[in-house]
Amino acid sequence: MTSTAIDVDHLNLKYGDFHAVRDLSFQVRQGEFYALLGTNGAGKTSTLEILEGHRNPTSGTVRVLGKSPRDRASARPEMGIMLQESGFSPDLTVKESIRLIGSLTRRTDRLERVLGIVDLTRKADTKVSQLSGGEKRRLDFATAVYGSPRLLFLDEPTTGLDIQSRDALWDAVDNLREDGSTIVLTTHYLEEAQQRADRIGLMHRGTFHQEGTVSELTRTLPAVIRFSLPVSAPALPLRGRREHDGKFVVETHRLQKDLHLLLCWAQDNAIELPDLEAGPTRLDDVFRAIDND
Ligand SMILES: Nc1ncnc2c1ncn2[C@@H]1O[C@H](COP(=O)(O)OP(=O)(O)OP(=O)(O)O)[C@@H](O)[C@H]1O
Repeated sequence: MTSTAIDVDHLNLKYGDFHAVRDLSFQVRQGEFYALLGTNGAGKTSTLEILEGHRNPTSGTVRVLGKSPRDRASARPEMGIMLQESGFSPDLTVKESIRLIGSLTRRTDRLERVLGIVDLTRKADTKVSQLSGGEKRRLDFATAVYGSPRLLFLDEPTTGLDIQSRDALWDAVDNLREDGSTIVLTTHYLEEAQQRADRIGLMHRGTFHQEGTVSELTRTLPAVIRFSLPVSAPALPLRGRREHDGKFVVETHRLQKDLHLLLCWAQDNAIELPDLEAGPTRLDDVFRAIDND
């Protein structure tokens, strides 16, 4: 068995004259949680569509679990795919739709188990047309987890889901990971990727702007300390700037040291910092640093 789940080598995709994916190469290891992130129009969905076997590349090679994704008969049963929008027929019930997933993917599972994972047991006999937006999204997730596939593609999986549904979705993903499944996620909710991804491929204009672990991506940017200060406060021991909401912001590459300095200063001057926040650089800041010219 290969230890590489996905191997993308010099991938290019053109829509007519428009070069949507440019010379993209990357690998995803088996069992890895890989997040393909990027700016709008960066080429994430186009890349996913090629990996899922829905689209042919213009050039380059793609292997998924050691196979060509275009070889649908052998590749499809091992891939769980949650698209941005599914094509469930509005006239089918939830139960009928989930059964259909079984025949389309040629995986087997128990209906009750899948209904339980996506919390649609009470809606089993409801027609798809009568589901709410979040319930439809949970039914989409059923297509990905049905039969516990070795590889899961999740395209914006939590859009429109309430917090309980999001937690339940990530619990189900965690269970699959514990069993060794590989996860490929695209999302614009960067904190979800920051919390979970082993590695991130950050796309911009058809190619990687950066690739690496969260700490590799955020390493060059400063951490941030935020707090409010009473106007009467004595001079700060740190260089900072006041923001429009009145908060002070300190950017630092020495988070622990500067935080210690600030807390000692507050203690010595009997100053309360009730809304103090301190944390490492967030992926949001990495995105903001992308040159959009
Ligand atoms: N069928 C198509 N024909 C022509 N151009 C297309 C087609 N599909 C996508 N594109 C263009 O290719 C580029 C990449 O699109 P893609 O959907 O892959 O981006 P994305 O990274 O998923 O973006 P988003 O975050 O906005 O969903 C975009 O500029 C888009 O306009």
